[in-house]
Amino acid sequence: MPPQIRILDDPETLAEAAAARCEEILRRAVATAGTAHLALAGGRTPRALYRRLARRGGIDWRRVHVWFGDERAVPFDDPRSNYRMARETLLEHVPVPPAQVHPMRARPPCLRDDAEAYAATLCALAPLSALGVPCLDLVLLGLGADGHVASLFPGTRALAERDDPVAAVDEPGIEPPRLTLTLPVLDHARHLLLLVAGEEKAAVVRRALAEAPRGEPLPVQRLAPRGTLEWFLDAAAAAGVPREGA
Ligand SMILES: O=C(O)[C@H](O)[C@@H](O)[C@H](O)[C@H](O)COP(=O)(O)O
Repeated sequence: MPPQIRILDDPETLAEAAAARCEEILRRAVATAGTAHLALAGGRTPRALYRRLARRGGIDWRRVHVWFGDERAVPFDDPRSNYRMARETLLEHVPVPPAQVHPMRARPPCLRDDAEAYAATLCALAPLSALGVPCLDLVLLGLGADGHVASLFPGTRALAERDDPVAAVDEPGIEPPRLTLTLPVLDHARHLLLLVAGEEKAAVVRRALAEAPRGEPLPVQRLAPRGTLEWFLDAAAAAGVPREGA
């Protein structure tokens, strides 16, 4: 299924449109299966979305399991923690049962043990494909200037991982080390929402959406979703995207 691309005027209207779409997906998942499995992105872009999600009244958060796409190996009260950002902008404001919030504990030098532990929880609680891959209802992703999604950075073992659902990211140059969901889990999500805002992302968006990929595929170009992939871009990030009818 080709990616759907929505271009919104600015980060605030992007956040509002993405929040409406998240609510629609989560409501449908809860109505269908009685529960919904959501993985949050880290970084800056999702903040405005999470604040809006916290204010939307149509999600039965008691039925939602909240996972993380990735996490830095820092304490949960560290300003760099994705869990801290999500807690402050969303989780403190919605009635998700604490047992259904699954922070990623990433504690060097035991990163691989932490990856295995997170994978075990994910596989125990989330629906699985016939081959045992966790199938989340909605995975939110940002996009790095190098084309990374979650913490699947170019040239890393985590990006190449095709079996384990969670991988450690501790290659030289990646500081702090991280844990990340791997491509199989991202590809098995029912819905992937990619949130990209700002002129500093225009170049990577243009390359990522180019008809004829050149050179080594970017991590974001390695996504092969079985479900839907929806890009939510603001006008600045979409500056190089050919407009239909343009
Ligand atoms: O832990 C992280 O940093 C994120 O998971 C990462 O993948 C992020 O989504 C991108 O780097 C974009 O970050 P911004 O939204 O801050 O541009």
